[in-house]
Order: sequence, then structure tokens, then C-alpha cells
Amino acid sequence: MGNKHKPKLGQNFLIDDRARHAIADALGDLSTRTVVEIGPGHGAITEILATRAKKLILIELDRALAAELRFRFRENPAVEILEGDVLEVDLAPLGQDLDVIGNLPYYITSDILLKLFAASRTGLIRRAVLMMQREVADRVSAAPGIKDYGLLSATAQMHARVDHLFTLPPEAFNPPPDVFSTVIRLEFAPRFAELGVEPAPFDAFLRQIYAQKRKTLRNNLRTAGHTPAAIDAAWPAGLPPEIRAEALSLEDTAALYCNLV
Ligand SMILES: C[S@@+](CC[C@H](N)C(=O)[O-])C[C@H]1O[C@@H](n2cnc3c(N)ncnc32)[C@H](O)[C@@H]1O
Repeated sequence: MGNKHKPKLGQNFLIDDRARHAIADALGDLSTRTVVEIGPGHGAITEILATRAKKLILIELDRALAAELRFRFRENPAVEILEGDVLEVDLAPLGQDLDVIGNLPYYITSDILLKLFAASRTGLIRRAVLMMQREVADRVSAAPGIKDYGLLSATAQMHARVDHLFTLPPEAFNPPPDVFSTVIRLEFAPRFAELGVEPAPFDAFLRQIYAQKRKTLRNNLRTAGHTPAAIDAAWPAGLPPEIRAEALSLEDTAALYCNLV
């Protein structure tokens, strides 16, 4: 494994042997599964998955790395390599009920998560095991009322159950990044139908109520154009008037939304 890397592409390669096995193990039995790996790089995790998955699809943007992977797995018919930007790849033709795995390129973590959430709404993906910057993982998994809870937490938890698996120090990578990294598992189970809300307008509502972090929920609703009378009429019983969106459960958020529209 050479030292050549492109920092712009988030290339911090995993060199901790136990960690790469733990990440692959976190997807469970793969013998009947189609797995999509985002950013396989030099293949630290890929090498393990390639002997386990029924089908393994690799999405790698770096041309030299994609060529290296094509050569390395040329005799394994279960492995398919898509050279390109994961944000541009249409996941629909890759199958249904996919498993996704990846030590993500951190510069596009949020965009990748949003893409996976959207894909989960149509049953395209079942589960994902993802490594990301620790602070982002903390936001994805935070409970309401906790400092890290916000739009990303609410959006993630509308789509999936989130498990924090483990955190790695910079030395687990070559070159070491400036941050700690956390592996999480997402079990996709979108909650829109259960909570009685439509996905796209509810997404827009979440963006409104988290628009300004320092404002109360009521003030964010006012800024979004709701009248004080409409807000009063929709306010769920027992909710403190000065509450911030960050302290609101998804159930209360959905109740408020349903009362307002
Ligand atoms: C953090 S490295 C992980 C590499 C390898 N999986 C590992 O764990 O050692 C991120 C990988 O994502 C690739 N990458 C960066 N941007 C990408 C994009 N937009 N689409 C697909 N892959 C990308 C990088 O080239 C790199 O191989």
C-alpha cells in the first residue's frame, strides 16, 4: 500500500486489521446478499467482503484505485466495479434490499447519508455500516434534548435505527486524518407512514423548524410563515411554549406538523 493519496478525495486508508474485520462483520451473514461498498480505496474492507458476499459492487471515484481494484478482483465474478462519483450513481438498477458499507470520504458524508435515506424510502437498501467523522456520527445518533441533536439526527432517525459501533483514533489510518472516526450501523425502517406524514413535505418542515438553532421552535415556525394563532391551535398539549426543535421527539414533531397542515 503506497503513501500516495489525494487529500481532496478524503483518502485516509484503514490500516487497523481488527477494525476492518469488525466493520465487515457488522453486516452479518452476506452469503445471500448484494453489498455496495462506497469508496473501497485499496480494498482493506473489500478483501474480506469479496469472499463473503453473493455479489459485491464497488463504487470508486479515483481512476487509479478503480484500475487497481479491477485488476485485483479480475478473477472474482461476484465483484463488479463502478468507476464514478457515488453521488451520481443510480442505485435503483443495482438491486433491491441492498446492504451498503463504506469508510466514507468525509467531505461528502452528509450528501451520501441523504442519498441513502432517499433510497431507503423505496426499499432499495436494508442496512448500512458506515465510518464517518466522530462528530457527525454523534449527531446522527443523538437523542432529542442532547446537545448534538438537530436536523441531521431527526432526518436520520426518521429513516433508520442507529447503532454506534466503535470509534477509531487517527492512527488507524494512513495518512492519519485530523479527526477521530466512528462506525455506525443504520437499520433502515422509514417512519413516515407510522407517524402519518408525507416524506417530502415533512422533510421541508424539519428544515424549517431547525432553520435557526438559537431560536425557539415557535420563532422558527413564525419565520416560516405560520401565524401565532395557527401555532397556538396546533401546539401539542403539554409542550412547553419556549421549547426548541432540538428537544422535540419525532412523535411530537409529527403531531405538530399534522396539526399545522
Ligand atoms: C476514507 S477512504 C476509504 C478507503 C478504503 N475503503 C479504506 O477503508 O481504506 C475514502 C475512499 O472514497 C473514495 N472517494 C472519494 N470521493 C468519492 C466519490 N465521490 N465517490 C466514490 N468514491 C469516492 C476515495 O478515493 C477513497 O478511496
